[in-house]
Amino acid sequence: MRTSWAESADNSAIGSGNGNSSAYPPRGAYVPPHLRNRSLPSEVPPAAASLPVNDRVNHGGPAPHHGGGYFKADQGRQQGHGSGYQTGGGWNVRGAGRDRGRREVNPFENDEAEEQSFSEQENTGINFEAYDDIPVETSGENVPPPVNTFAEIDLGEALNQNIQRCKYVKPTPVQRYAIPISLSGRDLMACAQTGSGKTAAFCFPIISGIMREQYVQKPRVARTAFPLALILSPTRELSCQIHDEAKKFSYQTGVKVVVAYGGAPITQQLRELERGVDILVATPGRLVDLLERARVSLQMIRYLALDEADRMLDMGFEPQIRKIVEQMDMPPPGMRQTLLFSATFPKEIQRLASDFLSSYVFLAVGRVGSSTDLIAQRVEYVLESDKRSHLMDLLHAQRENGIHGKQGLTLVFVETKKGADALEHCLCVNGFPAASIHGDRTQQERELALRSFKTGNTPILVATDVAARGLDIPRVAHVVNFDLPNDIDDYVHRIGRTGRAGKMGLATAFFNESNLSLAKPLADLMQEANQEVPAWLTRYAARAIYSGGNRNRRSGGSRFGGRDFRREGSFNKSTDYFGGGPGGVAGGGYGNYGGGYSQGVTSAWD
Ligand SMILES: Nc1ncnc2c1ncn2[C@@H]1O[C@H](COP(=O)(O)OP(=O)(O)OP(=O)(O)O)[C@@H](O)[C@H]1O
Repeated sequence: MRTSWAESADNSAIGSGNGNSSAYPPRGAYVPPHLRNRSLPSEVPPAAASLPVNDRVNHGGPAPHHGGGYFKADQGRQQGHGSGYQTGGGWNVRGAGRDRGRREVNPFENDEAEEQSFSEQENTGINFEAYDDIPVETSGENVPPPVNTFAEIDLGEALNQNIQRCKYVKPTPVQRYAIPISLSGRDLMACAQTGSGKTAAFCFPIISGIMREQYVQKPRVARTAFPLALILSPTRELSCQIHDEAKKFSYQTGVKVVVAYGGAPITQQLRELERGVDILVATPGRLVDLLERARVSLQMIRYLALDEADRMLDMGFEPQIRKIVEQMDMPPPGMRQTLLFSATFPKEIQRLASDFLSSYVFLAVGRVGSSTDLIAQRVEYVLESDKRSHLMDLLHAQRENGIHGKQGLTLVFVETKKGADALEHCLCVNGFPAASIHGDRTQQERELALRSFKTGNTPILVATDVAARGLDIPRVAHVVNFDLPNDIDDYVHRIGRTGRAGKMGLATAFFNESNLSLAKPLADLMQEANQEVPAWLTRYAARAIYSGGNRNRRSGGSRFGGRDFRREGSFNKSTDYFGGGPGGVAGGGYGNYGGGYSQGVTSAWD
């Protein structure tokens, strides 16, 4: 039963006196607010620490074609771009037998079982009407017009069927704009809010484009794979998730998707690559390894997509990305199509990214870099020493009332790996079944924790920023920022783990004096998202400005809508982007981005 964890929390609190003649629970045991200062009943269930262990995770330790033909003939649209390399239309369900006769596993099989198991508690309906009034901005030359329905775009029969299997009835706003732009062959830098369907927005055009290739002559080099598309993401879990999604979208299209990421045995991944690959989804570290072993060549790449592109180009990853994109055998911009996606796009990162792009379209959907209105944001003043008991009070109240009336999953963000371990332990001994995920865990432990969380076995996940970006876990109802991040964009991505795909979510942040630098951007962000800003936070925000404590820069400058940096008057004056000029990097300069990686340091995420 999915509610058992919360019940056990209650029971354990009462039961913490079991076997103890004292009327008071042992020191450190959690007591819910309504039971504090009360004698405990004599008949008590087993203590939290002796809960069955199965309630916990035990951590022992050449530019593509696209000249036309993508839109159905009756649309009569003019697509201005994409001369050259035209394949002449016509659909090609590729490569029967490419995978040496292996039967393709139906990637939709698990979905139905999963949906059924949660249907009693959750309305899984998607409310994309929530996005109807969303502001959209595009810039660049000859931007292709958006579509309103999937039917308007000729993505190919097999892909259309998969869209139906995914139960996508209509495109989300980012998909309405990004798909036609990508299908017309243009490079794209797209900013759209968390949970708004960016994965499909870059996968559909790539799969559709590869399906259109009638015949691609790949070089024959023994044991070297020649993917046509490369999708890079910053974390292993996100790469796996993109791989799972892309496999659904490409089911029975003949397009072969393979994933390669660190921490997992490379032999299995090599075997998969040898069987053939069209789309390679990878984390940068493992990809560099494969390139250096000459087991992958990027010579045939027609599509390059960077998910969480701002993270991929920050100080932690940039050297690796430059190596992959500029120093290996990948075709240069203009000879490949490059698609960059994120919910946040600081100007200095936009500037870096422009090195990888050719005549690109900038797309901003929603108040980008902002949170969605679907997330109710609360911020509470909590002293460092009170954080644990305050969190347990919240979790306890959640058991009583649910979140928006439902029992959901809770994701708790902390700043350090040690902090994650300690908090997980504390929650577990107090009867709140929790798992944790961070960079010091083995990959197996990371995957186990995530699975246990997704299935509701351990409905609380304590995480570092390794889980902040991209992860799509539909039943996350509450995100708690136990420790606030130093960077407001990290906050945006963290709270974006809830309130996805049109559903409501709740985000609670614990704020105290150590978060002063976040006061102003947090207050601004909440105001933008029509959230109630507590008076005390406004005062802290004013104090932060006065004392120069606000080192946070905002995505896109003075307003929350992501803004094409090419439109700023200071375009081409690099000092404006690196020097912390007005509206640019506020005080912190470029080195302030990305949570303190220093140049050349490999991110621990991969
Ligand atoms: N057209 C659609 N109709 C219904 N559901 C959709 C549609 N497109 C995407 N979704 C669903 O919306 C959810 C969020 O999508 P996705 O993970 O791509 O968001 P995202 O914008 O990449 O978020 P993030 O910024 O956090 O990475 C997924 O569960 C996805 O299956």
